[in-house]
Amino acid sequence: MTTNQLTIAMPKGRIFEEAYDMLIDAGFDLPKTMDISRKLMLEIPGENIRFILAKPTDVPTYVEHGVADIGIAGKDTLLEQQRKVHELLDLKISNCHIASAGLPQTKLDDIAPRIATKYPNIASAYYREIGEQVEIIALNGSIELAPMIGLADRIVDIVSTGQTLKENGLVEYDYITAVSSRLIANPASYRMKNKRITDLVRRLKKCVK
Ligand SMILES: Nc1ncnc2c1ncn2[C@@H]1O[C@H](COP(=O)(O)OP(=O)(O)OP(=O)(O)O)[C@@H](O)[C@H]1O
Ligand SMILES: O=P(O)(O)OC[C@H]1O[C@H](OP(=O)(O)OP(=O)(O)O)[C@H](O)[C@@H]1O
Repeated sequence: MTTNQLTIAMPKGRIFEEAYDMLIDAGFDLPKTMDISRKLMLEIPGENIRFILAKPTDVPTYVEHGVADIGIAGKDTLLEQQRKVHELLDLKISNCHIASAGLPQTKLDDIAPRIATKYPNIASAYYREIGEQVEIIALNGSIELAPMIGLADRIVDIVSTGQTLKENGLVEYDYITAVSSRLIANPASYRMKNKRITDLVRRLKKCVK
């Protein structure tokens, strides 16, 4: 590995496609099979760049620890994890928002209403801010099930098209915050590889729609 090589943590999953298209737009010569290959580390000849393909929620961990110089992560993940990384650019991809939702025409229980979420920190901060004392129930997925089966009064989750809420008979109550994917950097890498990183930001900035 050459010292000036940039390691980029790229999220697998739903951000991947839009992030890949943006990098191609910015002139990076990436292999067409990058998404279907099972390879988790990829060198890009000619660019002195190495990609690591990570689970989206792990991207800030790689960047904070400096094993990746930069990475792409959802603002939801960044707000939830509060890692020590620099946020360099809003890529304006994978746009969605975080909201509270529940069964229609239901009020929050008076005593410690239960909130199911994969974002315990964001949910706690939100309910603290609006002065509601709640019990947070942490789940890892299929959050919309929780009000349907009586596990929680509300969920705090991502809403994009609203289809998942609709198909499960839930309605949105509060819009909590907007979410899009961000380019993040390790603070030491940002200092040591500043020219390379600012050059990459400049190239990507031109492709933000
Ligand atoms: N329905 C959605 N529409 C648009 N963007 C979304 C949606 N759901 C999540 N996102 C954004 O995409 C990011 C990655 O989500 P994705 O579902 O690929 O990974 P994940 O949450 O780690 O799930 P998994 O456990 O399935 O890998 C989220 O952090 C968020 O910023
Ligand atoms: O408003 P929509 O366009 O319907 O998108 C919202 C859904 O997408 C995400 O779920 P995901 O597909 O990642 O599944 P999981 O979190 O339940 O595993 C999110 O947690 C919502 O359930």
